[in-house]
Amino acid sequence: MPEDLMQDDLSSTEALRRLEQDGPNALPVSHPRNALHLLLGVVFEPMFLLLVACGAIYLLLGDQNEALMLLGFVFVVMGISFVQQRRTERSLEALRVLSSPVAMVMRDGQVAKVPAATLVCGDIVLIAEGDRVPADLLLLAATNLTVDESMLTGESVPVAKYAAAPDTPPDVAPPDSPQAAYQAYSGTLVTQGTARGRVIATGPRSALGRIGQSLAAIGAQPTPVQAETARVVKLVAAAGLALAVCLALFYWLRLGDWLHGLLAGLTLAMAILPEELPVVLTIFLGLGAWRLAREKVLARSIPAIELLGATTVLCVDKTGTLTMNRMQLRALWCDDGRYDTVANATEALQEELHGVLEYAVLASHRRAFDPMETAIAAAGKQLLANTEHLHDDWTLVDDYPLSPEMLAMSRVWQSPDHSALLIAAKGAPEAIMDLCHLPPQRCADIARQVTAMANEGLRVLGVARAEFANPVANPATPAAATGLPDKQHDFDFEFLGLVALEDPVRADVPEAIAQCRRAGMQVVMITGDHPSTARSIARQAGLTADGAPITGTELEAMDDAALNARLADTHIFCRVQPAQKLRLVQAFRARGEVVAMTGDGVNDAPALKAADIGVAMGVRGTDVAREAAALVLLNDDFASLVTAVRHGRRVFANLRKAIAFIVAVHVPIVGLSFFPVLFGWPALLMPVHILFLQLIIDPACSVVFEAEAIESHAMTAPPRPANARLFDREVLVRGLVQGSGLLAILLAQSLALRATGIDGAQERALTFIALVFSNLGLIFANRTWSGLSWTRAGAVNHAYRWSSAATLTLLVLVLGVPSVRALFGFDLPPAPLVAAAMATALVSTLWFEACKKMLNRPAAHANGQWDKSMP
Ligand SMILES: Nc1ncnc2c1ncn2[C@@H]1O[C@H](COP(=O)(O)OP(=O)(O)OP(=O)(O)O)[C@@H](O)[C@H]1O
Ligand SMILES: [Cu+]
Repeated sequence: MPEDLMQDDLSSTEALRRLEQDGPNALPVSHPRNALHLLLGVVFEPMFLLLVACGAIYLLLGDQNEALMLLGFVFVVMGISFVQQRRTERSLEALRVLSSPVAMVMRDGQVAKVPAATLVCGDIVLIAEGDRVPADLLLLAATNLTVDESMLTGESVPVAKYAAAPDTPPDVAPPDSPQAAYQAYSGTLVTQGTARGRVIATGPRSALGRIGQSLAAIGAQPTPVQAETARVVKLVAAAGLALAVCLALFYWLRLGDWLHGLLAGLTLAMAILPEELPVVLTIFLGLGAWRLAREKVLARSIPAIELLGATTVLCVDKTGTLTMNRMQLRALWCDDGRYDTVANATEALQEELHGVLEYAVLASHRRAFDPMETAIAAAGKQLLANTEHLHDDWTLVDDYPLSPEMLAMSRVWQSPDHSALLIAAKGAPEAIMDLCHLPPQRCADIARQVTAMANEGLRVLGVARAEFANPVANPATPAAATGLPDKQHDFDFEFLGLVALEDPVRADVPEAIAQCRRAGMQVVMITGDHPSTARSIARQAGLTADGAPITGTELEAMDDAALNARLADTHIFCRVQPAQKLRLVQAFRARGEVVAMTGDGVNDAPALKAADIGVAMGVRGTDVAREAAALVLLNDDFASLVTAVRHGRRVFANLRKAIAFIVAVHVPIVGLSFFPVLFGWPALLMPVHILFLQLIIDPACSVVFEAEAIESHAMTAPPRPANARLFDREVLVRGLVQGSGLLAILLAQSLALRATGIDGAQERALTFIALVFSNLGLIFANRTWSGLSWTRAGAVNHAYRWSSAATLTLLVLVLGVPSVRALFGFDLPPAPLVAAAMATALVSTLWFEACKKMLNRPAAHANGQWDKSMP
């Protein structure tokens, strides 16, 4: 391949053509669950088993119509399971697409961010620390590149990679061959440095694809709440079964008819089985994730949505999360003067400060990645224009990257008219002073200046220069320079001055932090920056600034007990190394806090994994951070994190309302299938009614709660305890009290009707009508627990209108279509009695509202969702 071709990027039309020819750059995923799986899943559902048993008994009794109808419901159960699974799979798929890797690619002469799946052979891609390599690459340029290839080779020590010679053939070499040093393999992890490479293999043809391994994707593991629900369903089902057996025995012993007894027992079991719960739960969590995505928060793990509402501590980065990460040079300082880009904007930069800016630019990357370096380069271009201090013709010989131990970086240059190499360094002022071996007095002077600038919220960097006699002294082949020392300390640095950069606080951060404070959450800022800068930014953001900051060095010296004692009133951790974040997360968790932690770098991954809720940044964040996180903030903004917490609280509170509703609804269903048998009345509820209620009406109704807006006081109350249960006493009591009242009212209606000598089919229809209307009232009442529902202003819930309309339509169908009416065992009652049944429903709605007054003991659930009297 000729060299110019090696450097050329593709046009987007050519890329599209190749994509069609070669297929996407992705590994084939295992097939989604097939129909047989689905069928097997349904067959073991208890509701299905009950249906089949009932159907069999109807057949034995000779009621073929009933048996056929139940068979119809078998299809409904299967249909619901199917739709639900498809929906879950589709939403997971959507999340997968959103969280799928992206690549920086050169197309049409520009750098663009594209889904990694659309890469084709010949594309030129850029990779940097923290990225997963998106395809097999032949490296065209590499700076300090090291790659972790453990997933290919099992070897966990990162390997160094170098740019290939221009005429290297574009063939994929095996990872253990010598040529591998010039290639980066798909799926491996860049642990350091940056590089540019040409794609030489994609998808199944990559080294990773050939060994047939696929990257771990999001799994559909059950969430804690789902697990709890499954437990409750099982428990209730067992209890129901026991009760059903008792009822069947009772029937048999009293009436001697064991088949009808069995049928009554099965009907009761069906009534008790909380079939709606799992359906409702799936819908709530799935829609919760979808709503979060609309707020630009991607939930990579569904349990995180539940836990969010319980978050007590938010540990956030300063740069980019609280601030905009849009740096601007604000000031330059040296012993002989200071220049302020705002105050002195109309003046030229003083001669004394030219060197400071010149070397700050030289100490930065030419194609800067880091916003600080971009800002320095921009300032250089502006303030040093038409001077001899910009050196586009110099050649980079080597560089010394930043490390956690040495917060400074140096770049070694060869100038065409200078035989010695010139070294430019910039970094944290302490680090630069250290490199310059300055006398204590001078250090103190500089430190005073640093503090003064940092107190204005500026990030301050020191700048230094050094010379190094080039042992080769041949400017034509600078890369041949050898004999450079191993570490920056061995240069003879001369201190030049300071540059100060401004990174404004995001506009919505102060309000978001105030919200956190009202919601009883502690916000902790963790930064690699100087203490004074950190404190000043904290003040601007409205973070509690009292309580001294803890620095990384102090943290290192503290034992766990000492740290624990300081955690409650420390809001700022500064000059912290990413590796120390893990210790902070663990320390907070050991105090029983529920910790959300933001991070973006490779080194943040362990802390993100250890946090209750790891939060990665979608824009700045590396692939590694994203893979370790439970949430991804697609716009990097702290305010979205607070929004996510609000959603978490809303989802949990609404789930509890829905559960109380479901508990309440079950009481009359159970009672109406139980008492008539006991009293020797004709059956009021038959299996078909129960199925109709449980499979269609109640789930449709529960969705109303999902759409319910957050209660106004939910973000002014403290977080719920982390071990708070969804099914606690408050929810159960609320449901049972409301439901028992409803049952009593319905039984009373039945008694009254029987007194008029009405026929059984009409009585059944009227009971059903009253029950369905009462369900609508029950929902209406449970939308809020903290006051009368009709005083809940502005909460026009579309879902309520829709589900009411749908429910009423179904009711009209059941009553209106003669064949369906017959199947349901109904006779059309006279209109005045229908009106009476609706009045009964109104009475029960009043009862539900009255329950609130009774159950709302003062302060017992201050935040409308949480009963603090519970352990
Ligand atoms: N490109 C760079 N050149 C020189 N010094 C740097 C550079 N990047 C960072 N530093 C120095 O290292 C310090 C810590 O940087 P680090 O990247 O850990 O902070 P950060 O993560 O950007 O900040 P935050 O923790 O607030 O997000 C900076 O305050 C600065 O002094
Ligand atoms: Cu100058």
